[in-house]
Amino acid sequence: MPTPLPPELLNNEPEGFAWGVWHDRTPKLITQIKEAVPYGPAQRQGFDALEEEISSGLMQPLGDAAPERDLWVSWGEDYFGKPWIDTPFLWSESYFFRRVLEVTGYFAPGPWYGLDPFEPMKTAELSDPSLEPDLQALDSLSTPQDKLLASLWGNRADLVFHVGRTRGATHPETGGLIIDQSDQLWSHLGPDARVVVIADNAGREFLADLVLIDHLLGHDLAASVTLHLKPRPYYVSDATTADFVACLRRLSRTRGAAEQISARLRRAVAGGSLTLDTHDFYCSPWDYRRMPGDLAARLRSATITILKGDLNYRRLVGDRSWPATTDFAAVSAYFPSPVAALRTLKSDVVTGVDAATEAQLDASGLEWRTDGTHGLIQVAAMPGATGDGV
Ligand SMILES: O=P(O)(O)OC[C@@]1(O)O[C@H](CO)[C@@H](O)[C@@H]1O
Repeated sequence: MPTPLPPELLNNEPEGFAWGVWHDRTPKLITQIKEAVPYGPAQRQGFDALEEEISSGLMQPLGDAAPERDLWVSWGEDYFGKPWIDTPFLWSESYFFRRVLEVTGYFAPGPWYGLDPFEPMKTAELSDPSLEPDLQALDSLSTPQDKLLASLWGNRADLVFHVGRTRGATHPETGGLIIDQSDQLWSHLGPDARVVVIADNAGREFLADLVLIDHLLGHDLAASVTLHLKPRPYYVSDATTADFVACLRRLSRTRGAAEQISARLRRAVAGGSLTLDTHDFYCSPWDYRRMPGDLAARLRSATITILKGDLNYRRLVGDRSWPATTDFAAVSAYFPSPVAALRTLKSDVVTGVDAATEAQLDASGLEWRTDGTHGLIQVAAMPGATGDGV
């Protein structure tokens, strides 16, 4: 019996997480892009118009010449002409990032074609001197569980999360792993396992993911790993193929374990045990219940799919007002393969929390669902139905 779906999370709840994203983070992000990339007047005016549309106008469709305009028009027929604040959080944020690419000229033939507007921020993270000691510490990061946890907590470091925040403003010591089903994850791994990793952020998080992937391939925990990346820039720091290349380069610049991992991963790609994949659906505004059949077919052959990060979690369970005690395995049962979510909590949605833990966290006074100090490893091992298609 499928679990009935509660309402989608909208942007218009002043107490909700999305409210702060639109009122605080988004204007700061637009300013940050304008400062980081030397765009000309047309793009700057485009950003100003987008900011005004979001704060006080009505949601507009893509421009006439935009690729996939008709698709977005059909996807957004319930939302265009409404204030952004009255639309679903997941849908509107995805559309926002699509609009950012339109403003910058990412899709238009010409000098700005294909330029990642978030590249300066991603590069700054990889060039941050504080990364060097962390990469040197890989020499002593030995246990598989250490690497799994590094990949999980790496998700705390995404760049969207840092827009409008001071680094270090949270207190990790007051957070922790509220659900740990890592035993179930490990039990799916072995010499014959075909592992899919649906990546999240570039930078620190992705470096940690690559360390984990190297471990799986090198220790008979996976026969193959397929790394699913975003087809284009998205949610500021989401990893694309260019970011994969940049991260391998960054690893290779630190002597010791880091450069060895980089070399092994290059060999794995060359030899075919590590492959890259992508799909347009990853930049669509839908949760994974609307996954198209061709993507579902690719995932169905996985022994397990590891889903990284907060956004992938929202798309897995649905960006909906689930009670925190909702059964995670039941709501994820539709997914085409067994699935493991490695996620730092950075938005309102959470499932699978027992009632006592929820009460304790609520009583702590912390913004535990959204402040990035708490994490979870959840596994749903019931392969479910096929994708229905967008
Ligand atoms: O997927 P990620 O990188 O872990 O998180 C993405 C995220 O930071 O972006 C949104 C805010 O813009 C939130 O939903 C979520 O916290």
